[in-house]
Amino acid sequence: MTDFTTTRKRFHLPDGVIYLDGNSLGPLPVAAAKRVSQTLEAEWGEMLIRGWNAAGWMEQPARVGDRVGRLIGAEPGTVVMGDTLSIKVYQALAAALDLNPDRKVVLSDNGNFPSDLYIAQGLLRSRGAGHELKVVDPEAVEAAIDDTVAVLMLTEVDYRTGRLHDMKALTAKAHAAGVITVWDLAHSAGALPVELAAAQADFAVGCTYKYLNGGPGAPAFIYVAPRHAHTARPSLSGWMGHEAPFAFDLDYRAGTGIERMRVGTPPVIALASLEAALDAWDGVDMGDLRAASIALSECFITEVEARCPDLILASPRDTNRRGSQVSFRHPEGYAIMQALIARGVIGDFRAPDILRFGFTPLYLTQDDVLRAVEILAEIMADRLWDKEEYRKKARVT
Ligand SMILES: Cc1ncc(COP(=O)(O)O)c(C=O)c1O
Ligand SMILES: Nc1ccccc1C(=O)C[C@H](N)C(=O)O
Repeated sequence: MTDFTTTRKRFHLPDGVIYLDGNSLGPLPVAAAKRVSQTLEAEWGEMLIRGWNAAGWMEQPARVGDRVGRLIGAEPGTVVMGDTLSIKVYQALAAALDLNPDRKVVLSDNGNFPSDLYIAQGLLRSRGAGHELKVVDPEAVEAAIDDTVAVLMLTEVDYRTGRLHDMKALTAKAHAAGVITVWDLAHSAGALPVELAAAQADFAVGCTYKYLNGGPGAPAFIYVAPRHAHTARPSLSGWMGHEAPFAFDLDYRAGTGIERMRVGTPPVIALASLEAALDAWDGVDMGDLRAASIALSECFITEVEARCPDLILASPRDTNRRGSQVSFRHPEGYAIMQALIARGVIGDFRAPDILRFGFTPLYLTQDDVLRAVEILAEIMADRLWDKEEYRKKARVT
């Protein structure tokens, strides 16, 4: 049984704050600060360029990738770190399209994060005439999978509502129609059990600054199923993905397996922070994590619905259809969130009317949730949000 009182001690949480936004940016793991300063001083400072070998910087993207891989049900040696998620989406989608060269349609849904859709639009434009991004309602995805589709590109958990796609069923349906799948796990990795290998997913990508607590701008990951790893063609064919980067050949030859999805120099300092953050996951059973996440989310929904009748649940009520976040709608959602933040309860707002709350058992307790609802109920009952300063839309995140 995972001991979440121990994991909580691994995080720095500012006094007086109840943090319900770990689904956007995880808090600082205490060990990360030490690890980063060690990387700066003992490694960069003392080793200088020798650090690439002596400190293992060169293997870091694969080493850290394997640790992320355990949390998303990936086979060892199938995940590599680097770049931002938007770039990893590009790489995965381009490689997936190349595996299905006779088809030109990418299917996605309007619950996807816009960056994924923008990346697809840009990529398809460069692929020339006939290529099309087809965007349907999340509920219509299954029926839209047919043999005209080259790639099904979905974010498993909807960033606004927390709605969870059935990865296994949709992947099976896609494969039956000859469609390659790309799954974005930004709101899944570290949020709930993911079984990439068992679902037979083809490609997956995700970020590490949310539930994995790697820090702002922490590097993203990419997964390629072993059956594609030696044939997938890297579209961003940088030297670190070359078979022999230090041979300095003039022609590109893809590296072995997942290594080919590396692009350029790894972000060593950011990876050090992430590596320390991943220590918090050692010994965490993903089934226990899911149970704790559901308990926190259900407690929140029950209490909010009982005490704040003006807030309308925007997330699926069925826990099996939800990730690890809960959203409520209110026309004054922005001002309400500002009032909450002013009282130390940090969640976030997504236009036009969504109040979004993330549940992260590694450092969040039921007492935190009850206290957060207490404060929210006071704000709603006394209309404490109805102030000029809370209505001014100054906050960008
Ligand atoms: C599902 C999803 N995809 C893509 C992104 C963009 O990632 P990045 O800004 O790291 O490229 C985000 C969050 O920012 C996201 O939630
Ligand atoms: N990377 C960021 C940088 C700045 C502000 C927010 C983000 C987010 O990650 C937003 C997130 N993807 C979301 O689901 O809203």
